[in-house]
Amino acid sequence: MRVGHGYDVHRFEAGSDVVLGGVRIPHHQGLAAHSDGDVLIHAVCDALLGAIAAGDIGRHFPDDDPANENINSRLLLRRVMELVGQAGYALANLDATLIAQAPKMAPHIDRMRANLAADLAADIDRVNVKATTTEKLGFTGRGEGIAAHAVVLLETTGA
Ligand SMILES: Nc1ccn([C@@H]2O[C@H](COP(=O)(O)O)[C@@H](O)[C@H]2O)c(=O)n1
Ligand SMILES: C[C@@]1(CO)OP(=O)(O)OP(=O)(O)OC[C@H]1O
Repeated sequence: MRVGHGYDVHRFEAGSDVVLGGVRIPHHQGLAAHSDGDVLIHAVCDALLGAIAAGDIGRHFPDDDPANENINSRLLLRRVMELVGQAGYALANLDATLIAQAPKMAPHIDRMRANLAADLAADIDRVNVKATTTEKLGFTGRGEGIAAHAVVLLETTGA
C-alpha cells in the first residue's frame, strides 16, 4: 500500500467559468494557469505522484512547455495514472477537498467524481470530492483563488 497527498492553488483572473474535476462551472471569474487551471485534478496528480515517489506535476509537465499550454488536465491525470500502473499500483481510494468561497460546488460534485473515477480507472465509490468555504477568511475566503487538497491510497496490482 502507498499513500500520497497533493495540494494546489490557482488564483482567480478575469473569465466566465472555472474547470474543476473536468467539469466547467459558470463563474464570474476564471482561474489563472498555464493549463486549464483544474486545481482539483492538479492536487490529485500530485497525490498520485507522491504515492509512487515520482516527484510532482511540474516535474512531469513543466509550465514552460508549450505542449502543456491550455491543456485539459484530465489528459495529465491519465498520463499520471499510466505511471501509477507501471509502478504496479491501482487506486484504492481518493478523498479530495476543494476550498473555495465560491462557486457553489455541491451541484457539480457527482460529475467531478465520475470524471475522476473514469480517469483513475476506479469505481466511483472509491472517489470522494467535497468542498468547504473558509467562512470568508484568508485568500480563499476573500475570493482570490481556489485551493484543493487530495489524499490517495494505492494498492498493489500484483502486475
Ligand atoms: N464552494 C463551496 C463550499 C461549500 N460547499 C458546500 O457547503 C457546505 C458548507 O460549507 P462550509 O464552508 O460552511 O462548511 C459544504 O459542506 C459543502 O457541501 C459547496 O458546495 N461549495
Ligand atoms: C499543469 C501545469 C502545466 O501546464 O501548469 P499550471 O496550469 O500552471 O498548473 P500548476 O498547478 O502550477 O502545475 C503544474 C504545471 O506544470
